[in-house]
Amino acid sequence: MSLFPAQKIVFDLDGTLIDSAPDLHAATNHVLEHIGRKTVTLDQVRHMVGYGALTLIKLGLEATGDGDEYTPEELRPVFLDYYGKNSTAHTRLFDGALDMLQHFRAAGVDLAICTNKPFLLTEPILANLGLRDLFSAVSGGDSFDFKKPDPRHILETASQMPGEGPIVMVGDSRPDIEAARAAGVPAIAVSFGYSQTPVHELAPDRVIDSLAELKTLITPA
Ligand SMILES: O=C(O)COP(=O)(O)O
Ligand SMILES: [Mg+2]
Repeated sequence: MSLFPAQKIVFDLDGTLIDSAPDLHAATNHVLEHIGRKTVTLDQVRHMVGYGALTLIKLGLEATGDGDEYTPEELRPVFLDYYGKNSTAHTRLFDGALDMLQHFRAAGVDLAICTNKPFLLTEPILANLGLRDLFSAVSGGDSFDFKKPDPRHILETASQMPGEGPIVMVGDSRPDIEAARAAGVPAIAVSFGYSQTPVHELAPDRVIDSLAELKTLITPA
Protein backbone atom coordinates (compact mmCIF):
# COMPACT_ATOMS: atom_id res chain seq x y z
CA MET A 1 0.00 0.00 0.00
CA SER A 2 1.54 3.29 -1.02
CA LEU A 3 1.48 5.90 1.69
CA PHE A 4 0.94 9.63 1.43
CA PRO A 5 3.23 11.67 3.69
CA ALA A 6 1.58 14.86 4.93
CA GLN A 7 2.19 17.74 7.31
CA LYS A 8 -1.01 19.42 6.12
CA ILE A 9 -4.28 17.73 5.18
CA VAL A 10 -6.76 19.94 3.34
CA PHE A 11 -10.31 18.61 3.51
CA ASP A 12 -13.32 19.39 1.42
CA LEU A 13 -16.40 19.68 3.64
CA ASP A 14 -19.73 18.70 2.03
CA GLY A 15 -19.83 15.06 1.00
CA THR A 16 -16.38 14.44 2.47
CA LEU A 17 -16.52 15.10 6.23
CA ILE A 18 -20.20 15.94 6.63
CA ASP A 19 -23.39 14.52 5.20
CA SER A 20 -25.00 17.91 4.60
CA ALA A 21 -27.25 16.95 1.70
CA PRO A 22 -30.49 16.82 3.78
CA ASP A 23 -30.14 20.47 4.86
CA LEU A 24 -28.98 21.58 1.40
CA HIS A 25 -31.99 19.72 0.00
CA ALA A 26 -34.37 21.57 2.32
CA ALA A 27 -32.83 24.94 1.44
CA THR A 28 -32.99 24.21 -2.29
CA ASN A 29 -36.65 23.23 -2.03
CA HIS A 30 -37.35 26.35 0.04
CA VAL A 31 -36.09 28.42 -2.91
CA LEU A 32 -38.07 26.38 -5.45
CA GLU A 33 -41.29 26.62 -3.43
CA HIS A 34 -40.67 30.36 -2.98
CA ILE A 35 -41.00 30.79 -6.76
CA GLY A 36 -43.80 28.26 -7.21
CA ARG A 37 -41.68 25.51 -8.69
CA LYS A 38 -41.91 21.79 -8.00
CA THR A 39 -39.38 20.44 -5.53
CA VAL A 40 -36.40 18.15 -6.19
CA THR A 41 -35.50 14.91 -4.44
CA LEU A 42 -32.69 14.36 -1.96
CA ASP A 43 -30.99 12.08 -4.45
CA GLN A 44 -31.01 14.82 -7.10
CA VAL A 45 -29.45 17.28 -4.67
CA ARG A 46 -26.74 14.81 -3.69
CA HIS A 47 -25.41 15.13 -7.25
CA MET A 48 -25.64 18.93 -7.38
CA VAL A 49 -23.34 19.83 -4.46
CA GLY A 50 -19.69 20.77 -4.73
CA TYR A 51 -19.48 23.96 -6.79
CA GLY A 52 -21.16 26.28 -4.27
CA ALA A 53 -24.60 27.75 -3.60
CA LEU A 54 -25.08 29.49 -6.96
CA THR A 55 -24.47 26.29 -8.88
CA LEU A 56 -26.81 24.37 -6.59
CA ILE A 57 -29.59 26.91 -7.21
CA LYS A 58 -28.87 26.91 -10.96
CA LEU A 59 -29.10 23.11 -11.14
CA GLY A 60 -32.29 23.19 -9.05
CA LEU A 61 -33.82 25.68 -11.52
CA GLU A 62 -32.74 23.60 -14.51
CA ALA A 63 -34.28 20.47 -12.98
CA THR A 64 -37.69 22.07 -12.40
CA GLY A 65 -38.46 24.41 -15.28
CA ASP A 66 -37.29 26.04 -18.42
CA GLY A 67 -36.40 29.50 -19.60
CA ASP A 68 -34.52 32.19 -17.79
CA GLU A 69 -37.39 33.35 -15.61
CA TYR A 70 -35.14 33.58 -12.55
CA THR A 71 -31.40 33.93 -12.12
CA PRO A 72 -29.48 32.02 -9.43
CA GLU A 73 -28.03 35.36 -8.31
CA GLU A 74 -31.42 36.86 -7.42
CA LEU A 75 -32.44 33.71 -5.52
CA ARG A 76 -29.16 33.37 -3.63
CA PRO A 77 -30.30 35.56 -0.68
CA VAL A 78 -33.43 33.40 -0.25
CA PHE A 79 -31.24 30.30 -0.17
CA LEU A 80 -28.63 31.71 2.18
CA ASP A 81 -31.17 33.15 4.60
CA TYR A 82 -32.91 29.78 4.98
CA TYR A 83 -29.75 27.68 4.96
CA GLY A 84 -28.00 29.98 7.41
CA LYS A 85 -30.75 29.29 9.95
CA ASN A 86 -31.05 25.57 9.21
CA SER A 87 -27.59 24.34 8.26
CA THR A 88 -27.20 21.69 10.93
CA ALA A 89 -30.80 20.54 11.46
CA HIS A 90 -29.99 17.17 9.87
CA THR A 91 -26.32 17.46 8.93
CA ARG A 92 -24.07 14.89 10.57
CA LEU A 93 -20.43 13.82 10.41
CA PHE A 94 -19.72 10.82 8.24
CA ASP A 95 -18.72 7.67 10.17
CA GLY A 96 -15.23 7.85 11.59
CA ALA A 97 -14.71 11.54 10.79
CA LEU A 98 -14.11 12.80 14.32
CA ASP A 99 -11.85 9.91 15.31
CA MET A 100 -9.78 10.33 12.13
CA LEU A 101 -9.40 14.10 12.60
CA GLN A 102 -8.39 13.66 16.24
CA HIS A 103 -5.91 10.94 15.24
CA PHE A 104 -4.09 13.34 12.92
CA ARG A 105 -4.16 16.25 15.36
CA ALA A 106 -2.63 13.99 18.03
CA ALA A 107 0.10 13.08 15.52
CA GLY A 108 0.89 16.75 14.93
CA VAL A 109 -0.59 16.97 11.43
CA ASP A 110 -2.25 20.30 10.58
CA LEU A 111 -5.80 20.20 9.25
CA ALA A 112 -7.77 22.65 7.11
CA ILE A 113 -11.17 23.00 5.48
CA CYS A 114 -11.32 24.18 1.86
CA THR A 115 -14.99 24.31 0.84
CA ASN A 116 -16.91 26.07 -1.90
CA LYS A 117 -19.57 26.92 0.69
CA PRO A 118 -19.70 30.60 1.73
CA PHE A 119 -17.25 31.18 4.57
CA LEU A 120 -19.80 32.71 6.93
CA LEU A 121 -21.97 29.59 6.70
CA THR A 122 -19.03 27.25 7.17
CA GLU A 123 -17.82 28.41 10.58
CA PRO A 124 -21.15 27.83 12.42
CA ILE A 125 -21.48 24.36 10.91
CA LEU A 126 -18.02 23.42 12.17
CA ALA A 127 -18.81 24.90 15.57
CA ASN A 128 -22.20 23.17 15.84
CA LEU A 129 -20.61 19.83 15.03
CA GLY A 130 -17.81 20.39 17.56
CA LEU A 131 -15.06 20.53 14.93
CA ARG A 132 -13.92 24.13 14.80
CA ASP A 133 -10.86 23.78 17.08
CA LEU A 134 -9.42 20.95 15.03
CA PHE A 135 -8.64 23.16 12.02
CA SER A 136 -5.86 25.72 11.74
CA ALA A 137 -7.33 27.20 8.54
CA VAL A 138 -10.84 27.38 7.10
CA SER A 139 -11.65 28.88 3.72
CA GLY A 140 -14.92 29.15 1.82
CA GLY A 141 -15.83 29.66 -1.80
CA ASP A 142 -15.86 33.40 -1.22
CA SER A 143 -12.70 33.69 0.89
CA PHE A 144 -10.56 34.52 -2.16
CA ASP A 145 -11.21 35.72 -5.70
CA PHE A 146 -11.02 32.10 -6.81
CA LYS A 147 -12.39 28.79 -5.64
CA LYS A 148 -12.04 25.08 -6.44
CA PRO A 149 -11.39 23.81 -9.13
CA ASP A 150 -8.86 26.67 -9.10
CA PRO A 151 -5.70 25.17 -7.51
CA ARG A 152 -4.95 28.44 -5.70
CA HIS A 153 -7.90 27.75 -3.36
CA ILE A 154 -6.04 24.74 -1.95
CA LEU A 155 -2.61 26.39 -2.00
CA GLU A 156 -3.75 29.64 -0.35
CA THR A 157 -5.62 27.68 2.32
CA ALA A 158 -2.49 25.60 2.99
CA SER A 159 -0.36 28.74 3.20
CA GLN A 160 -2.51 29.92 6.13
CA MET A 161 -1.58 26.78 8.09
CA PRO A 162 1.41 26.74 10.40
CA GLY A 163 4.56 24.88 9.48
CA GLU A 164 5.94 23.60 6.23
CA GLY A 165 5.58 20.21 4.64
CA PRO A 166 3.74 18.09 2.14
CA ILE A 167 0.02 18.63 1.54
CA VAL A 168 -2.66 16.03 0.82
CA MET A 169 -6.18 16.92 -0.39
CA VAL A 170 -9.20 14.79 0.58
CA GLY A 171 -12.43 15.44 -1.32
CA ASP A 172 -15.49 13.92 -2.89
CA SER A 173 -15.96 15.44 -6.31
CA ARG A 174 -14.55 16.94 -9.49
CA PRO A 175 -13.62 20.43 -8.22
CA ASP A 176 -11.56 18.90 -5.40
CA ILE A 177 -9.67 16.46 -7.57
CA GLU A 178 -9.08 18.91 -10.43
CA ALA A 179 -7.85 21.58 -8.00
CA ALA A 180 -5.50 19.13 -6.28
CA ARG A 181 -4.08 17.85 -9.55
CA ALA A 182 -3.48 21.40 -10.84
CA ALA A 183 -1.85 22.27 -7.50
CA GLY A 184 0.47 19.27 -7.71
CA VAL A 185 -1.02 17.86 -4.52
CA PRO A 186 -2.05 14.18 -4.08
CA ALA A 187 -5.84 13.77 -4.13
CA ILE A 188 -7.64 11.12 -2.09
CA ALA A 189 -11.33 10.77 -2.97
CA VAL A 190 -14.11 9.36 -0.81
CA SER A 191 -16.53 7.07 -2.64
CA PHE A 192 -19.58 8.02 -0.55
CA GLY A 193 -19.85 11.74 -1.37
CA TYR A 194 -21.76 13.90 -3.81
CA SER A 195 -19.87 13.45 -7.05
CA GLN A 196 -21.85 13.71 -10.28
CA THR A 197 -19.65 11.02 -11.81
CA PRO A 198 -18.14 7.96 -10.09
CA VAL A 199 -15.02 9.37 -8.41
CA HIS A 200 -12.64 6.74 -9.81
CA GLU A 201 -13.39 8.17 -13.29
CA LEU A 202 -11.87 11.45 -12.10
CA ALA A 203 -8.57 9.58 -11.54
CA PRO A 204 -7.71 10.63 -7.98
CA ASP A 205 -4.55 9.12 -6.49
CA ARG A 206 -6.67 6.90 -4.25
CA VAL A 207 -10.36 6.18 -3.61
CA ILE A 208 -11.44 5.26 -0.07
CA ASP A 209 -14.74 3.82 1.13
CA SER A 210 -14.35 4.95 4.74
CA LEU A 211 -12.65 7.90 6.44
CA ALA A 212 -10.89 5.53 8.85
CA GLU A 213 -8.75 4.31 5.93
CA LEU A 214 -6.96 7.67 5.96
CA LYS A 215 -5.29 6.74 9.26
CA THR A 216 -3.20 4.10 7.49
CA LEU A 217 -2.90 5.81 4.10
CA ILE A 218 -1.55 9.16 5.29
CA THR A 219 1.62 9.19 7.37
CA PRO A 220 2.70 12.25 9.37
CA ALA A 221 5.61 13.88 7.51
O1 LIG B 1 -21.26 23.12 -3.10
C1 LIG B 1 -21.11 23.59 -1.96
O2 LIG B 1 -21.93 24.37 -1.42
C2 LIG B 1 -19.89 23.27 -1.14
O3 LIG B 1 -19.39 22.02 -1.44
P1 LIG B 1 -17.97 21.49 -0.88
O4 LIG B 1 -17.94 21.65 0.63
O5 LIG B 1 -18.03 20.09 -1.31
O6 LIG B 1 -16.91 22.33 -1.57
MG1 LIG C 1 -17.70 18.13 -1.59
